[in-house]
Amino acid sequence: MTINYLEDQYCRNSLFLNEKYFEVNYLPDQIKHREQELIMLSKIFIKLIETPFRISRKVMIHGDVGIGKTAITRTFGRMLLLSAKKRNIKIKYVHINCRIEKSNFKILNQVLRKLNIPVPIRGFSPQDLITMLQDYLIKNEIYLVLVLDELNHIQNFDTNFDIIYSLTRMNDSDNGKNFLSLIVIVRDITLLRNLDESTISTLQGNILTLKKYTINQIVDILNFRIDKGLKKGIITESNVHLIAEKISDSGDIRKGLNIIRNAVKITEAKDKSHVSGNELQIAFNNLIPSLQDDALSILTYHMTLLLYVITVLLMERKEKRVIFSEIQKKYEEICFLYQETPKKSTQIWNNLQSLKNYSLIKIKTISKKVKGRKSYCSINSIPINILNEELNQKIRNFLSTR
Ligand SMILES: Nc1ncnc2c1ncn2[C@@H]1O[C@H](COP(=O)(O)OP(=O)(O)OP(=O)(O)O)[C@@H](O)[C@H]1O
Repeated sequence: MTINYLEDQYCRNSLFLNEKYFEVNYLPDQIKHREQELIMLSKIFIKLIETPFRISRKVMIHGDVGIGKTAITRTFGRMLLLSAKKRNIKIKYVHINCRIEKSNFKILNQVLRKLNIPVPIRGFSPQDLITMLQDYLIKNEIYLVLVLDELNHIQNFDTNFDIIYSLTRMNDSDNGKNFLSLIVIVRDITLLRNLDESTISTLQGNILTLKKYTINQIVDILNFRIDKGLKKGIITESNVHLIAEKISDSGDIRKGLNIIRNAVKITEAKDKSHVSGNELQIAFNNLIPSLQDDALSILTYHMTLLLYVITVLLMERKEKRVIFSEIQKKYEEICFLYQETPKKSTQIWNNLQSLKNYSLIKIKTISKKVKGRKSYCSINSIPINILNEELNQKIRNFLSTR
């Protein structure tokens, strides 16, 4: 019987106190070195608390990858909700990632879901969904602060439905009240050039530009996670400084977190007790582009299982690709092991397509006249063992919260 790699990993003695502190989706209670930006957001939105339903704000936040755009917005969302709750003001905060919900319809659908508004499956246009949203907010006297993160990933900017324009129009209701404020987050403003000019000028009213962190600030931010997530003495201060220097060009904190996590995993795999320059160098060389970009965090549980199964099969067989039927068989075995109902063939195939769309796997279909079509999956340019470890950890996280 095949080794149960999950159980094998589970029994190891970890150098982590809790690996969740290195997950990029983890939102620390303390956002360091972004006080000015948080003060600015508070100044822009204070009227929502002082004179509820009177105003609508549109804000654009932009800056390079991994420098805290999402983190400060979510943190500000927390503050806003706390202040609103204290004064019994009905404000809701909804954060949508447009890299995941790529179309106008999907974005609006997700907004409705997050507000627990029953969503029709099909037959409705984005404008219909906006009307539903508007009706709901007016009827329930709820103010919505909507964040569209990674806005430039919307696929159909150039169609005749401008989601930003339509959302901001929502405030033109008969009773003169406002029900929506919008925060959009982009890396690069020029990517928005397909938007309607008046929409761009609306958004440009309040622009918050995030600067890169200095080396000392990066050290500080990384140390905060290290204190929470690692046992004492696993990584030295000078090594943290080294990481900060290496990533200071981009200022991407996510990269720093990934390097630390990978270096610790490599150290664990070598049964060593602290990270040396050697492990750090390997971790640096192994930085996986897709993982840097946090592609794994958007996977559903079953997509994660599926990708994990592919890594296991590729590692077991030492082959470059694996056929669909074998993936399905192994996936069903793993589901059985974790008392999970496996998805049907069509859904498995759809999940594989999503993995392909996220650039995590490649799929090659070969048509053979006699035996029919065969599809092969491969994982290129990623150290599979590291990916396998990442997925393993994610599955354990899923299992522990079930
Ligand atoms: N000032 C900070 N204090 C603590 N953690 C931070 C800070 N800035 C960034 N981080 C952490 O770095 C990681 C990346 O940050 P975040 O996702 O906010 O970046 P981003 O600018 O939105 O990136 P992207 O453009 O890729 O969406 C997250 O784990 C976040 O918690």
